[in-house]
Amino acid sequence: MKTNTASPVFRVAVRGEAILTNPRFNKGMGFTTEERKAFGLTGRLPSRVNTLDEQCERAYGQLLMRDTPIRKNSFLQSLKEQNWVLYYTLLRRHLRELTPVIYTPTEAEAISNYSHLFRRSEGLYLTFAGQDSMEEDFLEQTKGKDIDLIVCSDSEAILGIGDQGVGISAAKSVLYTVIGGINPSNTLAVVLDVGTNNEDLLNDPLYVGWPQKRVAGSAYDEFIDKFVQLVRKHFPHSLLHFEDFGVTNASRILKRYHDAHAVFNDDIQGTGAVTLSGIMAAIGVTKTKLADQRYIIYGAGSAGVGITIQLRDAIVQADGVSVEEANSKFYLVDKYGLLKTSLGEDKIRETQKPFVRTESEWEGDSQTSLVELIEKVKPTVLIGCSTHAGGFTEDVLRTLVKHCERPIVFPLSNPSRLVEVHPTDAMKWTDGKALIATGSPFEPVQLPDGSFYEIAECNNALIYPGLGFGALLSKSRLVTDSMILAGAQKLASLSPALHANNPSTALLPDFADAPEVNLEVAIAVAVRAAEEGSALEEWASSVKDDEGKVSVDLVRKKAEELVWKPIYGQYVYDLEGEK
Ligand SMILES: NC(=O)C1=CN([C@@H]2O[C@H](COP(=O)(O)OP(=O)(O)OC[C@H]3O[C@@H](n4cnc5c(N)ncnc54)[C@H](O)[C@@H]3O)[C@@H](O)[C@H]2O)C=CC1
Ligand SMILES: CC(=O)C(=O)O
Ligand SMILES: [Mg+2]
Repeated sequence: MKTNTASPVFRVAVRGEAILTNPRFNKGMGFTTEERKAFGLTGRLPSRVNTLDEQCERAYGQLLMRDTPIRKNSFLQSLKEQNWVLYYTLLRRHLRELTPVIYTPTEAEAISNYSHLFRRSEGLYLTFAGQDSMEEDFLEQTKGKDIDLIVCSDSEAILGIGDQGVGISAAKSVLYTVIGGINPSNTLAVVLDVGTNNEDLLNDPLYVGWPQKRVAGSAYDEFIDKFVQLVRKHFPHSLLHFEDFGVTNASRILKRYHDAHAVFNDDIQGTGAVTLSGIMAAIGVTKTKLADQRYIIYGAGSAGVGITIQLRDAIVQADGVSVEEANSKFYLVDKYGLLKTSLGEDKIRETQKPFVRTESEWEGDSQTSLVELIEKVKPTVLIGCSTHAGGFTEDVLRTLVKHCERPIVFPLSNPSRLVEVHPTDAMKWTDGKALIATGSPFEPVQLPDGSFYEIAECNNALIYPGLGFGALLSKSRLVTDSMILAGAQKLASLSPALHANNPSTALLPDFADAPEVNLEVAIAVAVRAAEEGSALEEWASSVKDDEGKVSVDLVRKKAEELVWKPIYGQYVYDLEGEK
């Protein structure tokens, strides 16, 4: 990664039409008179020179002319294709307002209409049918680039909307830049197109992906492995981020490469980390311990099991209980109901096994409903990642609050329309007692006393950019569980609810503060990496003080130097420069 100084000079080898159509270098009306001369642009632009502020004002005005979120999303997509500095500056200045436009919930709509909204390709598309030329295609796209971060998806389980064939990697990659401070030139979004089982897409003549049924089994594994090995061969120090893979593949792939390369599965590990932070904040409010809770996880897929494992490990670490005892605090519910031994092997996934309840505990019970389960277990925490919109009914919430003074309720399914319970209803049905966080953004909820309760957005995007930046900063060869835990603990420590003297404050920081928060997360991750030996040795030595201890100040300094900021700088035309 290249660092930025306050007013950098860039040597650029692209000129004329080519620089105007290259979003990395294009400044549009921001090119100075001298630059216009040097780069052959004088006649290609109207005469005025605009500042970045003026360009932002114009772009924001144009954005506001779009009257629906999806039109705004399309506008921003175009802007990204034109001018990165302007695009990222605009996002940064209106982060709270625009995150829901470029991410959940609007991005779900954009992805489900990907083929119809498609205007221009971005990133790398690797298709199962074209795998013979995979290395060639990969090198063609990455030639001369210094790739630090690769975000890939096979699009089987996009947000809560299922198999979409193609999509998501680019949106997740953008957040690494706008929130995590990773230089977009050093990132690569990859679509791993192995087909789709979505009949609507297969029957759509405009579908842009490979119009075949999804490849599965060993052919699928070999395709993924071919890709991962290419990444390892050509970018051995990169971070490889997996997003929205199907539930049976996600954990298998993570396990396969976890100890070989810096890999990260966002739905499993990112969601686990942000949810742990949210729960730590909530128990800070209720003044209890992680080990004191009884947890119902509704929807035991990638996110549900990822959350469970992260919470379980934190209980073991923080409260000193055994793994078995910590496991026993979790009740996982999936589409067949509570996970218990009588369900039979075929209905229980490998990852769910440690949390399956024994038959003796449930003797005589046929499959219990969620309400019956709550009656019996008296949980203090109810987490939803089921994609079952409205799964937390009035009955569910009223039963929950009967047995718990301040129930912790996290309906995390995305996009907004799939939320297990709308926060307004959750508050109404718990008489204003619930501590709530959701997966997509929601407006504050008015409480019976007239005050407003801020709904925290418990979305992995609040933490993965910082986790990734911390791993890259420390040049770690692996992303370890303890690095992730350090990031989650840092995020929890920044919870507004723990600092404000106001019980109605959100459990997690606002997305408007996500860049600052993620910088702190990144520092915590890099410090842990240096302490535990995951960081590159040379880098770890460079952040140690005279006594050989890792210095947070030195790590902070390095982090601040590395953060990419959307600024134009001055361009000098140079044939040997960047292109
Ligand atoms: N807030 C956040 O940061 C995140 C939220 N999510 C959301 O969580 C949801 C699930 O995502 P993944 O875990 O990746 O998908 P997944 O497909 O791996 O898991 C979903 C699980 O829910 C189960 N399920 C389906 N219907 C159910 C029902 N009626 N009752 C109980 N369980 C049911 C499925 O069998 C599956 O095991 C999605 O809506 C996704 O957007 C996922 C990742 C991060
Ligand atoms: C947030 C996210 O990763 C998901 O909903 O899949
Ligand atoms: Mg996801």
